[in-house]
Parts: sequence; C-alpha cells; structure tokens
Amino acid sequence: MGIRLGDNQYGKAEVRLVHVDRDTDVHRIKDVNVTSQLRGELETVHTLGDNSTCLPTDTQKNTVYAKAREWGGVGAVEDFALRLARHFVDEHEYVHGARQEVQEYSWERIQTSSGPHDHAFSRRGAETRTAVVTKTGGREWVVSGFEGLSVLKSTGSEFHGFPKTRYTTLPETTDRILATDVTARWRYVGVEHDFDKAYASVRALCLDAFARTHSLALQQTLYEMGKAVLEAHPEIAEIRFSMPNNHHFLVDLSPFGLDNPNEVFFAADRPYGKIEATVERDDAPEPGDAWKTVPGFV
Ligand SMILES: O=c1[nH]c(=O)c2[nH]c(=O)[nH]c2[nH]1
Repeated sequence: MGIRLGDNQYGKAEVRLVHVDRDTDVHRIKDVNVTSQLRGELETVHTLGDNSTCLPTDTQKNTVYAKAREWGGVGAVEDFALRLARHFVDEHEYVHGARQEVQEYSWERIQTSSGPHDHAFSRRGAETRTAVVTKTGGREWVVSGFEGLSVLKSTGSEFHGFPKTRYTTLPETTDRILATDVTARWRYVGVEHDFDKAYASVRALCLDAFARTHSLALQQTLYEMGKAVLEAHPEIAEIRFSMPNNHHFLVDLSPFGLDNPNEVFFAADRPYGKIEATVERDDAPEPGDAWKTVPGFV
C-alpha cells in the first residue's frame, strides 16, 4: 500500500491590518482581514520535516504588514491580494501558487453637527436597536438602546498619566487609534415619547460626541457621550454604556528597514479593555423595575 501527500496549502489566517492614510489631515482608513496561503514544493516538509522550502506563516504575516507600508496602503482589496500573490510566487522559487483572501470592513466618515469629521469613522449599518419594556401592575418602564455601533478615531486619542507598577509595560501615548463597539441603554422618564425620533437623536449625539471629543481616556469619551444625550433629552433619566477598548497596536516594521509613522496597525480582537459606566441626572426619578430584566452591565 502506497501512501502519499495530496493537495495541500498553508499560511497565516486572519491577519488583521488597519492602514491609516495620513497624507492630509483628512485621514482615510482601510480595515482588512488577510488570509495568505501558499502552495509549492512542500512534499518533504510534510514527509520529512525538511523546512528548507517552507516560508514561515509568520513571514507571510510580516509581509502583509510590510507591503501595506511599502505600497503606501492597501488600495482595492483585489489589487492587494493580486500583488501579494505575485510577490510570494515571484520572489520564492519554491512557491508555485498562492491563495490570498482579503475581507474588508467598511467604515464611513462620521457626519458631525459641524460637517464630516476628519478622522472619526463608524462601521456601516452594523448596529442593532434594542428595547425592553417592563410592566409591573400599573407601572411601566421603557429602556431603549443599541448594540454594536462600531466607531474608530485614527487620531485625537491619548492615554497617559496612569499609575505605573512593576507589572506596567504599557507605553504612554499622545496619539493612538481609539476604537470601540458601543452598547448603550437609556431609561426614559414616562412612556409617551416619539421613540423613533429619540433613537435617531441619541445615536447621532453619541457619534458626534465620540468624534468631537479629543480623548484622554475611553472613559472620558463615554462620559461626554452620555452628557450630550442627557443635555439634549430631558425625557431620558440615565444612559448606560458598555464599550470595549478595541486595541490597535503599531506594527514594528524596523526589522524590514521601514518606518511606521502611525500608519500600519495590528487590530487585536482579544483581550480588549471593557469600559462601562452610567451617566445619570442627579434628579432622575427612581428606576423602579426598569433594569430588573435587562441583561446588563454596571
Ligand atoms: O482609554 C483607556 N482607558 C483605560 O482604562 C485603559 N487601560 C489601558 O491599558 N488602556 C486604556 N485606555
């Protein structure tokens, strides 16, 4: 009985890359997920563990990040995939074929009360609107909200001045990406409201405050969002937020002789910071049973 190796390919899956085009103050961002797979002279890698023709998956990942810098960005995902495939096959004689898959997450510029924002973006149509009504005897409460409103600022975010312990390695920063998926729930005073109108307004106020706040901490941005909502909506007693801090790490391209002036980032999916708070009126009526059945936070 003969045994042989059949079809095979290998590579790095889901290389999360965010490229910020900072050529002008009006930033453009490209957020992609690249899966690189190569085919070629891989027989003896499998049969003998001879790695002399095995371009490491780690190198494939680094290549994706380095090329985003060398090529001045990602461009159309089809072009990026084509160029990567050609690079791997043309540069390495033992690589005969490639499959490069690129998924793109679409962001649109946040429209603020003073026009389109230079460096604040939201993910297209991703959020879910929520409503929880509780009725106990003759009393009724309405808690409205949304989940998964993804927003990102490519600059205008700092984090420093925090306590340092022997376990602190986080560098202080005066320019970082700030990204989160906002979950918000707010409690109305009374139940007779134009809920559609209020929803649209709360959403817009949250986006506006996120975009316009020069952030020193995600907590501060959260508070500004809640404050803007309560100032504009006397019928809302309190608003609660749960916001992950979706970390973006600057990729060190110096081993490849490249600088990285805040352009090429690794978008980590976990772990993430988890920032939660309630912003409330000091004269708000007591919540009664409003939150009793709301799966929740804070
Ligand atoms: O905005 C932030 N708040 C934090 O509490 C925190 N902690 C951390 O490591 N990074 C950040 N960023």
